[in-house]
Amino acid sequence: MAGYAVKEMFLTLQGEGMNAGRRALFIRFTGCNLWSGREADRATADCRFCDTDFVGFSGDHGGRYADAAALVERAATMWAEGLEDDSGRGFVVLTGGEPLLQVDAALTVALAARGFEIAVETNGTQPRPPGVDWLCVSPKAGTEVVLRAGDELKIVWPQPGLDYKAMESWDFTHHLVSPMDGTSHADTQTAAIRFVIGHPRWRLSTQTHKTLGLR
Ligand SMILES: C[S@@+](CC[C@H](N)C(=O)[O-])C[C@H]1O[C@@H](n2cnc3c(N)ncnc32)[C@H](O)[C@@H]1O
Ligand SMILES: Nc1nc2[nH]cc(C(=O)O)c2c(=O)[nH]1
Ligand code: SF4
Ligand SMILES: [Mg+2]
Repeated sequence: MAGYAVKEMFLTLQGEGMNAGRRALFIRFTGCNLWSGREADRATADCRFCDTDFVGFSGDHGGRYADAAALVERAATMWAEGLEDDSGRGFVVLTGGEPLLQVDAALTVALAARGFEIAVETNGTQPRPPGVDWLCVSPKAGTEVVLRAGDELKIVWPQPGLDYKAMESWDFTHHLVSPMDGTSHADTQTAAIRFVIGHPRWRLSTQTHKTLGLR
């Protein structure tokens, strides 16, 4: 279907990764290729630990945007809210769901023309569209990752069957380990810290928005 299916849009601080702490406008796209988003399907999905509702259009500013111009218009308006210094560029994070099922050159060109720096959070199973400034790939065990180069590789830990050793030869600038949220978060934090202690090329990345009470 034409246009872009968006679950929600919100202004917050990037909570994760090397850009953590930056003012960021999030666009969360509807849908993912590794899980339907229905709880009934979680146990049999290719990705079973997702912390996100990406189904439908029900969130703030969710909906079907007819074209890139309409989506970027909304993004620019939202970015301007509360801005006291407009001398810098906007920073947009495209996530989901799986954003690379929908993000295309029309959208990145339109965002760049409005001055946005473009970051993407992806599971790495889809090709990279042109015009992305910052690529974060978060591989899921048992899936075919085609995006083996980028800015940050962020593994959710622990993930049985994830071949992180092979990933160390991929072409990423930063290697991050993020404790899996869900039941027994204390245990996954401990496991992630232990992983970093044993593997110095990896760095701990926590979901700071959750502890700060941000979206
Ligand atoms: C909801 S996903 C959307 C983008 C894309 N589908 C992906 O998986 O990278 C955004 C980020 O949250 C991470 N994530 C999802 N569920 C998580 C969980 N339970 N604990 C920690 N990180 C999680 C993903 O690995 C990814 O880095
Ligand atoms: N604040 C905040 N930072 C984030 N970084 C990655 C997120 C995501 O869900 O992709 C996310 C999110 O949902 N909120
Ligand atoms: S790939 Fe990303 S959006 Fe899809 S189910 Fe997994 S964590 Fe959620
Ligand atoms: Mg999130």
